[in-house]
Amino acid sequence: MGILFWKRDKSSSTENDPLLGKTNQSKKKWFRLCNVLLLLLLIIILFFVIQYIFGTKTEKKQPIALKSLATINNDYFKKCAPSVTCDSNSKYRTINGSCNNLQNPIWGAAMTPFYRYIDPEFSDGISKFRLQSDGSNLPNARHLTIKLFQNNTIAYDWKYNELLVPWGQFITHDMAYSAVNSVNSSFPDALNHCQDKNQPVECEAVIRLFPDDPVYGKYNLTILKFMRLVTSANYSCPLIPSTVLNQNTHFIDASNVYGSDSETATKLRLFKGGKLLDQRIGKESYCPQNPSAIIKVGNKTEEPISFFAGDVNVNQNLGIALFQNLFLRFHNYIADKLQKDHPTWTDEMVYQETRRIVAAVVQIITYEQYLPIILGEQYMKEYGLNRETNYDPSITVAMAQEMTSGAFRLLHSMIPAQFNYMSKNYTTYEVEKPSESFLRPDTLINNVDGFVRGLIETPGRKTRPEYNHLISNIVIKSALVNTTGFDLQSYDVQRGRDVGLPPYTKIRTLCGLPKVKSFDDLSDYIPLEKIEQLKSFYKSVHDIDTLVGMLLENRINGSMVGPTGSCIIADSFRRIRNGDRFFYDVQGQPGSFTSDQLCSLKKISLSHIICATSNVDHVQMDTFSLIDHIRLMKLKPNCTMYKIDLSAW
Ligand code: HEM
Ligand SMILES: [Ca+2]
Repeated sequence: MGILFWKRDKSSSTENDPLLGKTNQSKKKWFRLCNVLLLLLLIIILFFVIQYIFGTKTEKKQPIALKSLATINNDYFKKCAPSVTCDSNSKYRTINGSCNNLQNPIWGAAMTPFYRYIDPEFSDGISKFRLQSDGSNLPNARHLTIKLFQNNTIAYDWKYNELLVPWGQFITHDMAYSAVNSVNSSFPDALNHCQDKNQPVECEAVIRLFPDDPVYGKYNLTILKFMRLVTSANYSCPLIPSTVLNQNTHFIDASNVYGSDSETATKLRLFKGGKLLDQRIGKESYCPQNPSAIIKVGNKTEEPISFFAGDVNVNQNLGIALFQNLFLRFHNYIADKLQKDHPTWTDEMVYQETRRIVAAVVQIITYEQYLPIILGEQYMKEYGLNRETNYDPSITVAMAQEMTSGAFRLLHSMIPAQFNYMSKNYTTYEVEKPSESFLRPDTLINNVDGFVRGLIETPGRKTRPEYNHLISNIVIKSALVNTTGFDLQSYDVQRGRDVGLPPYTKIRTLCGLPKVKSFDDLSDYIPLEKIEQLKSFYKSVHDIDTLVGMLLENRINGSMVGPTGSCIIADSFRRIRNGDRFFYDVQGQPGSFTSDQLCSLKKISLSHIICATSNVDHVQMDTFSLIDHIRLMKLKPNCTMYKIDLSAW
């Protein structure tokens, strides 16, 4: 339209015609001004169109994507935080994560509180479970599993393999560990008295079972022995509201391999050649045996396979046990290489340099290979996760409570009902159910290669509201505990209440989704039939548990979880990256890698790790992709192709 103003008919030009007088002259000026303004407008529009097309518009959204209303319980820092002195020139991270942020040296360290996007909600303001808006109890968590999350069909994700599960759990155990007062295998005796008239206080949080429970009813079980988390009060630091401490370092620093405290780190080292301690079984190397795992059953002593590693949950299931073992082997592989290339380096130098490389590799795999699959391209872009690290010491760096007790658990729905062990010719020779190998990783011995092949070759489970029915209906029968039950989905809902997660509607608004006033307003992201069911469980839309709401959200923008879950996960990964002074690509720090070293590191993928630590001979380049080994063998290069080049060291 503006162009029209520029078109001037020369024959009717009025420029030098005195007869037309002043009015026409000023009209002409006005026209010119209009033209300039329109051109400016055009340029502005064009600028925004280009920004939109090339994605800078989404980056702009980043700071407003998530507004946090609260941070860490500051009383912790005022009353209980230890004072630390730092060596600002150190090239290496401390074991417990302190001294990363030099102004706030305990940010991100082990044994510090989780971050809070929103203040916790407890009915007494201190620690009691949140209540519904009419003062009644929240719906029974097991009841929600049975009624709201019942779907026994299996849906595979034919694009990705099962490796996504152990990797997700591996980095979880790097970033967080919230301890309960006792491990699952040895519940306190008090919990056997939850049916008594005068119940012990521990019974407050247990999940009551209905007599007609489809699984536990058959075993006459009356409760699931849920226990509350250890809080700062257990460490002589009583705080209001009650505050959970992360027992691992919050950073992705491979603390699950090395430990989050000096005592554990020392116990894990060989103190020779920079290596970690291992145990040899046959010709293979495994994590050392945990000496405290020896158990007495009657007069007999049993020594089940129970590994010792940097994270205490190493034995929880076969997948995590596998990755802990692969990374022990990877550390020793790199240490061997470095020591060979640098015979004069001391044990300490080799250990620290290897640790630095291993942490960088875990970060690279997480941000380059894993997160783009989980979150999809758009969230990666919006939260700046697809670019180089933008180190900012003002970021409070910590895992969020809403992440560890909420959003990241959405991926529990990917846990498969079975793990397959596969031979070299890709036939399954054994099947293990994660629900039956809980805390018993025995079958991993002499089966590492078979298990890796099985994980690479089996399609992953699609994320969805329901966890697989086996992991939601575990029956544990062991010599140590009377028969007892464990339902991961109910536990996750109950855990949200234990740590006082605010209700779903608050978290959703924080993530920029429209405010809701009634159940029906949820229909933008939650299917109608689920909304109807929610109405029967919750008194008000503002009572819905965060995890429940997030599980029911439709997946959008190529993410594997709904918009609220994606926002919490993406912001958490942004925070622990941009707030980490030692993140692998941060420059200008004493611990920064040289550009040649960075170049070598960036070439390392999970396939390199698998090839360096197992006898598997072919692995696809996109390690998490499901590749048909018969039709697409071309896409599975031989392991000799996956070289790790440390010549820059
Ligand atoms: C076979 C696979 C897995 C099993 C059997 C498993 C089981 C468990 C169990 C029993 C808990 C403690 C529940 C509680 O008492 O609160 C837990 C916590 C958790 N899980 Fe998983 N999980 C698996 C995989 C994953 C994956 C793939 C992810 C994420 C990608 C994940 C994320 C988490 C998180 C964030 C926590 C809380 C961590 C903490 O604060 O200590 N898990 N899981
Ligand atoms: Ca860590």
